[in-house]
Amino acid sequence: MARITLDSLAHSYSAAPKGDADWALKPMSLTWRDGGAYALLGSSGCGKTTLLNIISGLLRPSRGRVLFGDRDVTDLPTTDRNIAQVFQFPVVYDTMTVRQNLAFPLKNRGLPAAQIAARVDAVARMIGMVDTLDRRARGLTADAKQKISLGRGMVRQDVNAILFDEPLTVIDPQMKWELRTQLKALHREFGHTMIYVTHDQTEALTFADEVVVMSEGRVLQAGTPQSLFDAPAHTFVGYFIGSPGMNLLDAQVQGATALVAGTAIPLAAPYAAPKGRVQIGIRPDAARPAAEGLPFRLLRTEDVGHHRILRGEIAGAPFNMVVPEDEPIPAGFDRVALDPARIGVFVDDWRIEPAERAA
Ligand SMILES: Nc1ncnc2c1ncn2[C@@H]1O[C@H](COP(=O)(O)OP(=O)(O)OP(=O)(O)O)[C@@H](O)[C@H]1O
Repeated sequence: MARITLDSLAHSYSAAPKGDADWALKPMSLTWRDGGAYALLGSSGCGKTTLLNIISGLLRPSRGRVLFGDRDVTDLPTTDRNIAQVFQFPVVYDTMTVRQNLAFPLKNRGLPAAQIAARVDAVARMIGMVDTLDRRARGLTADAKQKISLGRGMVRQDVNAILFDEPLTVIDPQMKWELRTQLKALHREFGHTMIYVTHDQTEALTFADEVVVMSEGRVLQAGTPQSLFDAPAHTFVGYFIGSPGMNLLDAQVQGATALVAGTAIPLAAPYAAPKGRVQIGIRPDAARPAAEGLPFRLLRTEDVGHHRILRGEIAGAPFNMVVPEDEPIPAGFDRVALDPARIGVFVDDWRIEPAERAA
């Protein structure tokens, strides 16, 4: 296993990149600790696969370096990087049994038979395939085959890292939850450095200790699921993480007050007069129907079990609230109060700190 460092990495598929748009990856530097579980999260086309291919060695970055531990591997081919990969679709040998499939990477490394048997048993247990070990892969469901791929990815203990590229795409929705939980357990038990690419926030947030949120080739924020939720660094992160995402309202901020469509909202701390497009951001669970506050127009209520989502508008912008099911909602309410402690201030989409903290 290894610590992975991405040092001033950037990539363009064009031989002579001109503008920003020609860079599939804009300059980024990240360090991933040995044994950590990381997710690369972002919508289609944001550069996740490009980054994964640079780490695995399928692609040489236009700029920057990749280090495994202290070793510069930027020019090493995939085969010399000692990594395991699990792809979107199962890669299994149909004519082999499940046991033979799982044992394959270990046999290739010439491990003693007893060691292989013990390791295959441990992995089969973790992926819940002990009873099917002697069945041929042919004829198994896509779910089962992908479980074999996951198992194969994890069977070797000596890899520098395991890379997962949207590994649950073919998995039945019910089984997804089970496999996600298993992957987390596998990480805890085996302690590999794992990098998991997905566009699904639930997968990223449940799997990873740290999530790297990407948009348009840029890393917007890397942090724990909690920090992305509590203090998104960018409006995209606020909106992308959470369901529904963070509410964003255009505002003027003066000291410890935000003015939204003519209504003054108290903030928890003063801000130094920000310049640019100023927005306040607040999570749907930090706003409540109230007698005083911002004028709100309710459009519809969705009952989703243990809470309700009130969908509406403030000053023409969409605004959602999440209210626990046991909390009464006043009939005909038309105002919303915001928890000052949970309001973030964003300038040109980036979060800014209050003046006293920034000083
Ligand atoms: N071989 C290539 N040649 C030219 N452009 C490419 C190539 N591969 C990807 N791109 C471009 O690079 C950008 C990032 O693509 P990438 O596949 O890394 O994104 P992604 O986040 O993995 O998306 P998806 O989830 O759809 O795979 C996109 O604009 C894409 O069109």
